[in-house]
Amino acid sequence: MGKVVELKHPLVKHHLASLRNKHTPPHAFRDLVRRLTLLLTYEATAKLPLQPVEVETPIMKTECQELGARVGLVPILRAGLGMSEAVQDLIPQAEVWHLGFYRDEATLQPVEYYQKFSEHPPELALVLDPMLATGGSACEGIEMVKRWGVQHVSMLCVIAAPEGIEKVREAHPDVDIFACAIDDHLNENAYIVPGLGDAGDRIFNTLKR
Ligand SMILES: O=P(O)(O)OC[C@H]1O[C@H](OP(=O)(O)OP(=O)(O)O)[C@H](O)[C@@H]1O
Ligand SMILES: O=c1cc[nH]c(=O)[nH]1
Ligand SMILES: [Mg+2]
Repeated sequence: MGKVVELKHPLVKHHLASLRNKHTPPHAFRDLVRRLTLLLTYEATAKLPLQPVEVETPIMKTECQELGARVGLVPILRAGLGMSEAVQDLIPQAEVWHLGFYRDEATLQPVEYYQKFSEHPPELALVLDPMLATGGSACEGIEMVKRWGVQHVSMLCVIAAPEGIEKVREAHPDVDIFACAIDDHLNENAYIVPGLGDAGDRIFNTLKR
């Protein structure tokens, strides 16, 4: 069974407080998503496989270690884009493969509108989406990543609802889920409570006025 990890680090809690604040403007919101993603990535990549590599320092040759698997990042558009550059900062060689979904407001079902996968799937994929609400988008995204041929999938989100976690665990029991916070519940519009509102709109400054 995959694990569910909620980050407990004080810096995560500190940045989440500003992220949730409705007065935080988009440029600050983006910075906060970025900082939280760095902390999330540190945790989610703790078990990445390594392979030996010989390196010549100015003093002598020495045995070091480097990542031993191809890592793919799969941001779920749009909001997942707010996370992918931060992960790339820590794993510069990671491949980035995009998946476009929006959640239909009436049915709450994910609607796919973009997919960019190659013929050669990476061994390991990190699916990125700041919000795991009903879990519909995550389940569909993970399903597509697995069908593509990826063996190991982890889901990274900033805020997860218990309902979404349960849905992902039922459909994909092998997948590890990492979240900066697991919130209380979903409201009648399937928004996370207390949450932060619509992550995509806050990242891209497209809130309805
Ligand atoms: O768990 P679910 O109930 O499927 O909801 C979560 C999805 O909803 C949001 O995307 P949205 O549809 O708002 O698209 P956007 O990223 O373009 O704003 C969010 O970024 C997730 O992809
Ligand atoms: O709370 C939520 C739920 C879905 N999508 C969001 O961006 N926020
Ligand atoms: Mg949105």
